[in-house]
Amino acid sequence: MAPRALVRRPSPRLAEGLVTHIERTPVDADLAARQWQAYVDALASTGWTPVEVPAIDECPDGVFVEDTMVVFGDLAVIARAGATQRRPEAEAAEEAVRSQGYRIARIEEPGTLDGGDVLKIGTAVYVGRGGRTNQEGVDQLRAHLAPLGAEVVAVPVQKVLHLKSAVTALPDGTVIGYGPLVDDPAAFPTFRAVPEEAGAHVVLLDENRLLMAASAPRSAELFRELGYTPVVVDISEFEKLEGCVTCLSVRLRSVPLGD
Ligand SMILES: NC(=O)NCCC[C@H](N)C(=O)O
Repeated sequence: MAPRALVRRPSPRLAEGLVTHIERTPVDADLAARQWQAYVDALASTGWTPVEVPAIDECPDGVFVEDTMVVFGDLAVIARAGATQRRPEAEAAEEAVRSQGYRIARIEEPGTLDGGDVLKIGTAVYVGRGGRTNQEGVDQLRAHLAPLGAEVVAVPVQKVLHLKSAVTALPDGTVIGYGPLVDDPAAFPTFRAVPEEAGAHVVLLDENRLLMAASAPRSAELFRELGYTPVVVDISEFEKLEGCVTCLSVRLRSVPLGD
């Protein structure tokens, strides 16, 4: 079966989305809608079947659907958002992933966890603790994923919103990040610095192609030199709300590969 990707159309209230570590700047909702469509088209044109979670117009951050869950093997662990105003986003996302055939588990109170804090590299699952995800959330995720062979490792996140705002990984497992924003590069077995903040964010489309933001051209060049093919999308309006390429979808792969 072709891999699928859950996506969620932006709310008309997108501009009211949360900002924590950056200054708020005006968001162009029409441009955001076009950028979102181009993002979905990029997934579709690289072999992914987009599956839309029904939009949640009353939640400005609903488009950042990655935060609603962690998928590992045949299990979807539904998150309990660290920001209370984002908690209503989970319900329809759970329905959508269930209807794709996944088993469901949930992070329960007092645990909090955002999907953006979870970086999977094979069976290693790094979880950023400190911002939106607490220790209880990490422990619950560990309990859910351990039977599937995952090793859950907590790593500190203080400088940015989510772990995956700071680091993601290349198909060979190399962790990439923008040095000034990574709390502890030594937390990972390998670490390679990229020259731009947005260069730290890649979605693995397959073993060769990396979906990444147009705002990181020098990092794209670095990835080309390493033999990868960047697929570039402009997500400027989502970046104004601390979003990045990973957070706009939940990738449903038949075999856990990474993010
Ligand atoms: N996984 C992600 O990087 N999500 C981005 C969420 C941005 C949203 N404005 C928030 O603060 O929750």
